[in-house]
Amino acid sequence: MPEIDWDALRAAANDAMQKSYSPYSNFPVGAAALVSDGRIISGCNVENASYGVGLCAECALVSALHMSGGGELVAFTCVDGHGNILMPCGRCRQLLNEFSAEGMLLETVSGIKTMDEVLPDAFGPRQLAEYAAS
Ligand SMILES: O=c1ccn([C@H]2C[C@H](O)[C@@H](CO)O2)c(=O)[nH]1
Ligand SMILES: [Zn+2]
Repeated sequence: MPEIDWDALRAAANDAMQKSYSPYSNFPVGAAALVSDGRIISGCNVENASYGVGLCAECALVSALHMSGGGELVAFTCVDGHGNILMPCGRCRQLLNEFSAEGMLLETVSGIKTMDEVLPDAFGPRQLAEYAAS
C-alpha cells in the first residue's frame, strides 16, 4: 500500500475545491483520494439550476478514479471553501464504500477514521453476491 501524505491529499482537495461550480449553495467542496497504485485523484461539487440534480464532489472523484485507470481508494479527504475538513454526506459514504480498499482511511473533523467507522455494517457488493449465491 502507498504511504499516505495527508498534506498532499488536502492540497489536492483544496485545488479541486477551487474548481467547484456551486453558485446556488455558495458552498464549494473539493475531495481527494489516494489510490492503491499511488496516484491522487480529486473532484469538486457541480451544482445545477435544478437544485436536486447537483453532484457532490465525491461523485466527480469516483468518476475520475475510473477515467484514470480504476483501482481502490486507500485514503480520502474532503474540504469546504475555507479549507476545513468536511465529512462526506451519507450518500457519498456509500458511494466511496463501493471502491474502498480494506481499511481505507478518511480524514474527519474528529481525526482519522476507517470507512467501517463512518459507515458501519455497510451494504455493498458482498450482500448482492451472497443473495445471488443463496
Ligand atoms: O459530502 C458532500 C456534502 C456536500 N457536498 C456539496 C453538495 C452541494 O453542492 C453543497 C452544499 O450541500 O455541498 C459535497 O460535494 N459533498
Ligand atoms: Zn455527498
